[in-house]
Amino acid sequence: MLLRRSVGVWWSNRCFITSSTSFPPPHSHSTYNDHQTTAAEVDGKLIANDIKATLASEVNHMKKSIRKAPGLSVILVGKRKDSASFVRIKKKACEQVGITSDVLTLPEDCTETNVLDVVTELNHKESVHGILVQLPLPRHLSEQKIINAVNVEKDVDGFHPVNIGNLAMTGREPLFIPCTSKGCIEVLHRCGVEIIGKKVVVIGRSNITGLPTSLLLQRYHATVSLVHAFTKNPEEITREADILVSDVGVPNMVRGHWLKPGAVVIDMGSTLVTDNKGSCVTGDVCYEEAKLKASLITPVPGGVGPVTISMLLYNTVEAAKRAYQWT
Ligand SMILES: Nc1nc(=O)c2c([nH]1)NC[C@@H]1CN(c3ccc(C(=O)N[C@@H](CCC(=O)O)C(=O)O)cc3)C=[N+]21
Repeated sequence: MLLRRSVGVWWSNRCFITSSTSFPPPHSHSTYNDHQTTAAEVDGKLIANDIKATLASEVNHMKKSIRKAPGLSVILVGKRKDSASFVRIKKKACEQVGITSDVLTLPEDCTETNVLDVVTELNHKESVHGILVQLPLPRHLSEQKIINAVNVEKDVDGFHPVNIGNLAMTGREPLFIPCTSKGCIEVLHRCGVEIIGKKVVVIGRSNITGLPTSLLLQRYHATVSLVHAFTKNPEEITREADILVSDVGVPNMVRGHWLKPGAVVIDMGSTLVTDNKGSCVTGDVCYEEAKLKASLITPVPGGVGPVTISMLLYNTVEAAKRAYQWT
């Protein structure tokens, strides 16, 4: 049990939450949250390990019963350091659960036809159940054309317009839900956070995170507001949020005074910051300030990121199960 102190809020004291702070917080500050404590921290690695263990046993079972393994192919174009690092993480995670993975690397200056040819080849390959085109792509390539070319049944990122469209529409089921959005819901569920009827503010409206996350939260009956670069006084809106989700890629943008006391904060930002001491991944939320205001918070690294990766593995296993009609 990693929860050392129960703070008696409306998320339950499940073991995916840790809290290392003393009570009251050591640095006296006027921005105490309404429980006069600091926020509990979500242990995303623990959640991810739990999901990976379940998937590993499922994959093992699949191999034994039909002698097939799920397969994921990642297309990486160019040499972006952050993309290369994310792809390495994905490959390692596949190995951990027994998913066969390969990374197809194309040079920065390749043509759109080069990428489309690789996608077409993978669309037809029986052993590949999931295709992931690492984003962002170099500017000369049309992300739209390339994503459209991915077979909807292999679109484990859930970025194909048919999958996003079905996610947006009531009564329809997408084949895949984008991994970060699914990771956000998974964290909320596992920490016992109620979503129905809650005011949720999502900061950022990217096709890969903010937009699908806002759609998915609506499916769970949250009242969702989207805040973006043109929103006037965003902090006035975010201060109303029971649950705040951020994915903009601007380190420390969300300050303590942007939060309602006791809010749940899901930081989906992931920016690689390099200084003379090396590189580190940083979220969108000013953690030191937010932890004095929130009741529950996901850190970066170690929060939603690892859960996102495990959702990619989940989608890949689902794709293989569907392809082989194996349950
Ligand atoms: N086609 C495509 N699909 C994606 O899913 C996709 C993408 N493109 N482009 C970029 C974003 C970003 N993203 C992350 C996934 C995991 C972590 C993650 O595991 N982060 C670790 C730390 C990583 C580290 O230490 O380098 C953590 O937060 O603990 C971060 C970011 C997926 N994305």
